[in-house]
Amino acid sequence: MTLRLENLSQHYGGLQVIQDVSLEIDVGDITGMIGPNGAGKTTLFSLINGLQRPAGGTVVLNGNDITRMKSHVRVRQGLGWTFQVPRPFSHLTVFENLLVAAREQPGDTIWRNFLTPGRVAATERNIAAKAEEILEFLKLQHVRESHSKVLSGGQKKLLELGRALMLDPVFILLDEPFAGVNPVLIEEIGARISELRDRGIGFLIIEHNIGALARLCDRMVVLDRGKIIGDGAPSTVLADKTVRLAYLGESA
Ligand SMILES: Nc1ncnc2c1ncn2[C@@H]1O[C@H](COP(=O)(O)OP(=O)(O)OP(=O)(O)O)[C@@H](O)[C@H]1O
Repeated sequence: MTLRLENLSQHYGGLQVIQDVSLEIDVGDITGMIGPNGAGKTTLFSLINGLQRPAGGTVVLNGNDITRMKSHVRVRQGLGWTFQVPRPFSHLTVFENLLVAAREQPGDTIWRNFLTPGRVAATERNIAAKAEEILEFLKLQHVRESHSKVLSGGQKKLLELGRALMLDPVFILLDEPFAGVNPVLIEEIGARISELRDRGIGFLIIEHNIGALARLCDRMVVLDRGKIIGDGAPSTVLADKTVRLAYLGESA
């Protein structure tokens, strides 16, 4: 199963932020994406999850051209994502945030709810059971009834991952899962991501914490000024002169 980006481009007014990017990734892997601030990483994510339409090029997931699909339709194709700045509902508890994640999908018809209340009750029970499972998997049971606004940075990132998992994704885009997270929780989040990969869920991860990302990912891609300038095993990519020059600011 693959995600294929073909000649993608995007601009904001006159600013060309993604320039003819072509990339094929195995959606069963953990692929890391690094690049200097403003390189276009978040923009590339928005083109994959449908929050933006590209100026040119196509996005193909498992053979389906999803370039023009709305975001919620992409969710049904197995795509999940989290944001750089976590967006939980701060007035809801951790558990409620998980429940809501399963229900906030636009495009679901409400008519069926009126017609088959028994089925709705069963669905609600399934959602609650899934939320309990995810709480346990992410080791968040002890904050189950806490409002999400009191969580630490790392716990918020875990909750965001949990909210994505509620929608049964096969491939998840993570935007800076380690930003503002203490080192102990970074290891914990990394361990959860690895375990999910072993269960068959792949990831594309943007991250500035290169050390933590390199330990986690199978492959690393480097974006610089809207172009891919490095791609391969993390150790090879990080030793590459062009990458070191562009990203790490080293002289050649
Ligand atoms: N909505 C927007 N309108 C105009 N310019 C934008 C918009 N979003 C991003 N940009 C600009 O596009 C460029 C790429 O931004 P993007 O957020 O994709 O980079 P990034 O690699 O994710 O950066 P960072 O690592 O800092 O998050 C930057 O120069 C940014 O200022």
